[in-house]
Amino acid sequence: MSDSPAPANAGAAVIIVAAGRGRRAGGELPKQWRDLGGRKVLARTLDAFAGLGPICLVLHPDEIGRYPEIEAAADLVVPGGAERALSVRAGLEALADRPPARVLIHDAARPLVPRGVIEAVITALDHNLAAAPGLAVTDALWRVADGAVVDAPSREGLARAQTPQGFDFAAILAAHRAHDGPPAADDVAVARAAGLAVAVVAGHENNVKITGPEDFSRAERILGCDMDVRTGNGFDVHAFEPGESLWLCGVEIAHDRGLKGHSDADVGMHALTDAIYGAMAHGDIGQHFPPSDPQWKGARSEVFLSHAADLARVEGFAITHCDVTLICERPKIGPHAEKMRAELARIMQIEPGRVSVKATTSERLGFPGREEGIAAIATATLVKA
Ligand SMILES: Nc1ccn([C@@H]2O[C@H](COP(=O)(O)OP(=O)(O)OP(=O)(O)O)[C@@H](O)[C@H]2O)c(=O)n1
Ligand SMILES: C[C@](O)(CO)[C@H](O)COP(=O)(O)O
Repeated sequence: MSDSPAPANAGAAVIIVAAGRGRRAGGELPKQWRDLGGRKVLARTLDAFAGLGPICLVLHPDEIGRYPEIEAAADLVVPGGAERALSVRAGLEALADRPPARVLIHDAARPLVPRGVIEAVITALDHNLAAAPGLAVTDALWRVADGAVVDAPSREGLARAQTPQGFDFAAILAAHRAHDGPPAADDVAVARAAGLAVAVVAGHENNVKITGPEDFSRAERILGCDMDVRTGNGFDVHAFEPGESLWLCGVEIAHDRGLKGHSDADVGMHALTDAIYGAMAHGDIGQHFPPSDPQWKGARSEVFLSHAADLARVEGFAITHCDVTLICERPKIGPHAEKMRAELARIMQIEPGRVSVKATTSERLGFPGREEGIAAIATATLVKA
């Protein structure tokens, strides 16, 4: 075991434990896989540690490989154990071959940990072998039995424990290997059992641990404080021309006419693409793919929509909902709507449940009513949290 702290600025690996079953939170999926403000809890937790050092993600053995897009944010994925402490141990052992100087151990269930808390723990490790965030207890404490208060213990000197808990790697690995008592609630308990002093840094009220069902709405409220919600709209029209089929929302439909356009003239996908650009205030489709440029002649509109969706991701936005309305007398859209939703969702890499496609006629009025062309309007909601 080291007897002095790792040198200042030495690298810190991160272990994120996500192998629990989340029984108290309930729900169809363990809490780390559930949606929180449009992104999975675990994706948010991994984001909070991005760029700090190699990330070792500890998952339930049955869940490894189930969400590759989330695992991609980790450098190492290892199977966890039946208790939190065993999952932490699995992560530590996986790092032991090429040991980092320091390690931060964090609950996947604390997705909103502020960067300042993580940095305070790292800084404290410059002068300590172990450091962890804590919060003062501000309410009075009671001991309760049979529904009645039987004692009022002092809250003097008490703190509420949070993660990430940071350690000299060799010290916490040795402490976990030596621990043989009942499973410890956290790594501070393991460290203390091995005689390590643990410095306390300021935790944060936003660093909630999602534990019960009500914690999801609590976390959503916190997210709402600094959530950037954008709505964009798009409108497009394409005229009919002679043909045997047309493209609408990524689906080719046999029809007695086609749609005229520089690209494949997918009017629904164009309106949606413009709605996404609009939400980001990034101009419109013509600005990104000028019709004067011959390379886009006959292009599949999928290229435009995936460009807009990629741009949203790069800027940190999740596309949380979009709604496309096609305005035409014919063809009938209803029989194709489900396939259109699935296709748009695939291209934008979001869940089909977040995509709506519907249609209306214009009561035989105006150019859609005279069957001179098809119009489409779309709305997209983007959220950055
Ligand atoms: N065998 C376990 C148990 C817990 N954890 C992780 O430890 C963190 C804190 O644990 P807790 O909030 O108690 O999560 P669960 O064990 O999933 O919840 P519950 O006790 O309600 O089932 C969570 O990120 C959880 O995924 C783990 O990796 N392996
Ligand atoms: C590690 C921990 O998050 C510190 O607050 C907590 O002890 C783990 O969760 P549990 O609810 O005690 O299992």
